Amino acid sequence: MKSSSITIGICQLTVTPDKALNIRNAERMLKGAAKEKCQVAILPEMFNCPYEAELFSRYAESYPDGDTFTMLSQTAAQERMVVVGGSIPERDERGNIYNTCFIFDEEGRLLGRHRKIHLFDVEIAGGTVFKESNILSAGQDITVIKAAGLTLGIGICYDIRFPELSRLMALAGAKLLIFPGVFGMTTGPAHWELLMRSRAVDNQVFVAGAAPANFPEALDQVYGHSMVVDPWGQIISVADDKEKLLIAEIDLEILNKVRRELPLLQHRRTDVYDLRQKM
Ligand SMILES: NC(=O)CC(=O)C(=O)O
Repeated sequence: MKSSSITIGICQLTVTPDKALNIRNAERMLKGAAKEKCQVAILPEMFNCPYEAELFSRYAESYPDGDTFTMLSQTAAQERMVVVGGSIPERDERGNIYNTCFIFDEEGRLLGRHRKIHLFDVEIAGGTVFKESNILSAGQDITVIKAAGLTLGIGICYDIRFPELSRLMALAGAKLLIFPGVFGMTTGPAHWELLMRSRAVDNQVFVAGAAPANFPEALDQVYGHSMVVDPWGQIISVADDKEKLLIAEIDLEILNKVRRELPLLQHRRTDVYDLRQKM
């Protein structure tokens, strides 16, 4: 492997109503990623809990107590690998619940935490109806962290639809944007790939989307299709909707080449973008 590159693994796993089973399943797949020599392993959104708003409270944990945190931290330390813990319902000291990604370093220490900023409140005729804000509180912070020799930007699912967030993470130095997400069968086929590739091309960064696997008996069918996109917008690795460990190489030489040849970020006209000038 080149010195400019790292290997990442996305654990596209099945999420069931059994929390203990989900945690064991996540641990098994993280260990699989370590065997494949991944330096960073990524889990999907709500990997310990079915993606149903009314269940979030029952499955929630308060950091640092809880079986999910313990497994994430111990596995990161045992395998000496960065673990991007998808997301779980997190309860804070005031009882608010967030959709939160916890990230652990190779020693099992908490590196960072991203609380989903944009809550998924939609009503699509004949399709998805969801109101996260009935249960969840929104995060207030942008999450950019250094891990495994790389700067990572973390968003959760619906956060990918807001280009401003990805742009700010890229301007803060993120070279790989990671989005754990659960897209369903309404928006998944229409938008999942489009959004991953758009954010990659907009910002000339790698983008990794980590989704749960589908299974035929699930009440709500999910789209799956975890993928990794390079800064040119090419899909370098993609799953179907089955359980899978998806491996990809993140080579910063590719990012540097794209930015050298097509210096998009340098060509921004921030002097023109300020609407107040024209009002
Ligand atoms: N689940 C989400 O947060 C977002 C989603 O499914 C979509 O944007 O579509």
